[in-house]
Amino acid sequence: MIMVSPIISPPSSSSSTLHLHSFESTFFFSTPLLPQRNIRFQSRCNKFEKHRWKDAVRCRFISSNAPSTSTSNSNSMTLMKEPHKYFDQVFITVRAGDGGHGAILNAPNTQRSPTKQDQKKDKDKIKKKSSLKRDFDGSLILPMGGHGGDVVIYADEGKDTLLEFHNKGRYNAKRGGNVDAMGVLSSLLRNGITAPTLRIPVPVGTVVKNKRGKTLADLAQPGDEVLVARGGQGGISLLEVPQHQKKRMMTLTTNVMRDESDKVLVHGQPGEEIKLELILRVVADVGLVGLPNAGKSTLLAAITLAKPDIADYPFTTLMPNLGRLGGDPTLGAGMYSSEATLADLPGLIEGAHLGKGLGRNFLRHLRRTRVLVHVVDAAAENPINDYRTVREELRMYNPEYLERPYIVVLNKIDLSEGCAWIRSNGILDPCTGPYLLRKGFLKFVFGLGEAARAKNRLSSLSEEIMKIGNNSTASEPKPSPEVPDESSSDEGDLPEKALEDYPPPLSVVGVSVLKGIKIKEMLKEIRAALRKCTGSNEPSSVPPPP
Ligand SMILES: Nc1nc2c(ncn2[C@@H]2O[C@H](COP(=O)(O)OP(=O)(O)OP(=O)(O)O)[C@@H](O)[C@H]2O)c(=O)[nH]1
Repeated sequence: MIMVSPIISPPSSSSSTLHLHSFESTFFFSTPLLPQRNIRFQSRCNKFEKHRWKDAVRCRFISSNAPSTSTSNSNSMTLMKEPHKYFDQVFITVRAGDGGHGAILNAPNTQRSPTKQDQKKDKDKIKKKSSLKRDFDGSLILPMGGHGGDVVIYADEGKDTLLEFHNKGRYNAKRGGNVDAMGVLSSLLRNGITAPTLRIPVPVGTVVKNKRGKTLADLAQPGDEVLVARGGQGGISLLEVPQHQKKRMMTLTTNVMRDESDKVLVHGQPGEEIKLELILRVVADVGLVGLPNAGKSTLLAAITLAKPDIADYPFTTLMPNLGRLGGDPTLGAGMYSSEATLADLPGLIEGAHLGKGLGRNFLRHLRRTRVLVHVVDAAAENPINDYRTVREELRMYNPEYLERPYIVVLNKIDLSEGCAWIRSNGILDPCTGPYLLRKGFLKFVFGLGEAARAKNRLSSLSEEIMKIGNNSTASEPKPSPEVPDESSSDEGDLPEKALEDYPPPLSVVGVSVLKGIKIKEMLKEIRAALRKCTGSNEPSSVPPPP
């Protein structure tokens, strides 16, 4: 714990973003000096008054990991709201380098001089002149300014998010080198140095758009790249010769300066500047969708090595987590071909297609998936309603999502099957169980009844879910998802088909991903769905975007 006595700068200060968390005591701020750590800045003053900003206040810093002493205060107020940083969408400006400048050069004097000494000098000069670079037709080639650096954006597997672009939104390539001339044309003159290309790495799956929303590139594969801004051309060099020599020199080169206005040709061209929108769409074979808290992250952690945040509150997941599904051992040597990538998307809520709960940002990540796994909390009050809500959101955002093969996972059956009741009552505990059994025999019997009822509930849930779908459309699952133009859904092109008109799920499985109940069955269904959507036994990689 560090004791400091800083002068608190007012909230308008540009150097720091400051949140007043509580009226009474806690302030949050982030400062460029300590960018990696959230520092909770706790003042001892009990009341916050505007004029006090000018005063020195004794404060203490505590690490953000340390338990807060005053977080319970509900009377909190945010003085300056930090803008939400979308990890998957950002605007940047890139500028290619300007071209380097050429030079205005004096031609070597080739006129005969009267003295012998001067004649010798002239010979040397002519020799030098003859070593000047010449074109195939014998005309002189004069040095040029260096080309400005281009800007290229490329897909790099090492990058996960676009967050870093929020810290740096402008990228400038270097300018080309000038012709390093002291004024006299000589064979030593070289072109200006060409500036290196500025290469900006972005995560695989990034879509690059220009300011008007036109897609410039979809960097779906590692190493894909796009030239977004061209560097400026270098300026040319001009020969400045006395009037009487002009005619003769013009036979040697076209770059003879005619008048003052020619000087602009010496300047390098400016590099292109462009404002770009970068949008990340995760590249995954399977997308996990569902309401918040349905257990999507737990599912991902159960079947892959991914370690997503799991907590008992909605919106634990704020950015898609990716996990790699191992190969199916039953395929023998071909098991690796059945590997797939799973994306756990943040929970969707009603109105997600309109952007509620950042829904549109999350929904866009489904574009590249081939199979959807719809996770439903079977222990919820109305799982069918929850299921319909998410399906409806998918339909409103992009009806094509509903055409994709999908399976429904009814999660938390450990709760819905009444096990929770039995466990929570200690019946299975070897010490307390017998006592409780004797004491609460009736209660136990009631619990078994509950379990049986819940089991029935599961099968009736499955039936109901299967009914929400038109089997005639399900016979031919689409082999690969088309990636429609984002604008089609953005324009609110609402479909007329109802949920019932879209295919039903390929299967409905009841599982408890937390307790590991029926995980194998679920994996089998996911793999079967992957196979089905490619029409082969070996699920291929993600289809290339159009
Ligand atoms: N009893 C039980 N609890 C579960 C099961 N699966 C998940 N949970 C719990 O449900 C809560 C939410 O789980 P998450 O995996 O974070 O849910 P999520 O759908 O990813 O939630 P968001 O991140 O908000 O979208 C956690 O407390 C889990 O422990 C299950 O099978 N049984």
